[in-house]
Amino acid sequence: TPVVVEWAMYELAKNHGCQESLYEEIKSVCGDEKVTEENLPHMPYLNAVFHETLRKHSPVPIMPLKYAHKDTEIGGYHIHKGSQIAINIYGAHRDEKEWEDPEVWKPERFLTGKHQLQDMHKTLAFGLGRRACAGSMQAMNISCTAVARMAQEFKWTLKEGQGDDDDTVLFTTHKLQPLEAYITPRSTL
Ligand code: HEM
Repeated sequence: TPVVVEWAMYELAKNHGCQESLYEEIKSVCGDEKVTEENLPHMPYLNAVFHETLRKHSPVPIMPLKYAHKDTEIGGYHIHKGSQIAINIYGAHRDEKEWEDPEVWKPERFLTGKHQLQDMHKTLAFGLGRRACAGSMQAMNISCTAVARMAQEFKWTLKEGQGDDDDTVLFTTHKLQPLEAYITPRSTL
């Protein structure tokens, strides 16, 4: 969960247009009140920021291994009994056949009406089916509230030289270089 929050703040600090769209949504939904979980169902742009960050910076890049207990066929592929299968989430999320300009972080791609706000599986980030992430709702509530509060209080700008820094470390795609940004209280702008 902290991984997706850090990447979301990185992308918002890098993309000021998106950051302003989010800030406008926060203002129109919450006015002068602090964002709370109760506001989240009314914030489609924040939801799109969350899912687009999961797409481009999936915290779990490879699905935990699945074991075939019997011969089976999935999507035209024959899987022999005893095989272990690892799904490449990172690759699927950057597949040009599925996503226009996959390297570009663009929350608007989730605002086309094709996706339901409450759908937790707009991407493969939480897995699918019986073993899908049991904490996806909690992860979304915590991440979205944290991102919204940080965007509500401050305007974020990346520190010089941080602009093209997608490198990751460890299995859960932590940012290799921790996010460094200038934050300006919105109350002073
Ligand atoms: C953005 C944050 C998170 C991401 C991207 C994420 C992603 C995933 C993925 C990809 C799986 C494997 C799904 C599969 O094998 O098909 C998984 C499993 C799981 N996750 Fe998460 N997760 C997140 C946060 C959380 C949180 C906050 C909790 C607990 C509060 C949680 C609890 C679990 C559990 C219990 C499983 C195992 C489910 C099972 O095997 O039945 N996750 N998660």
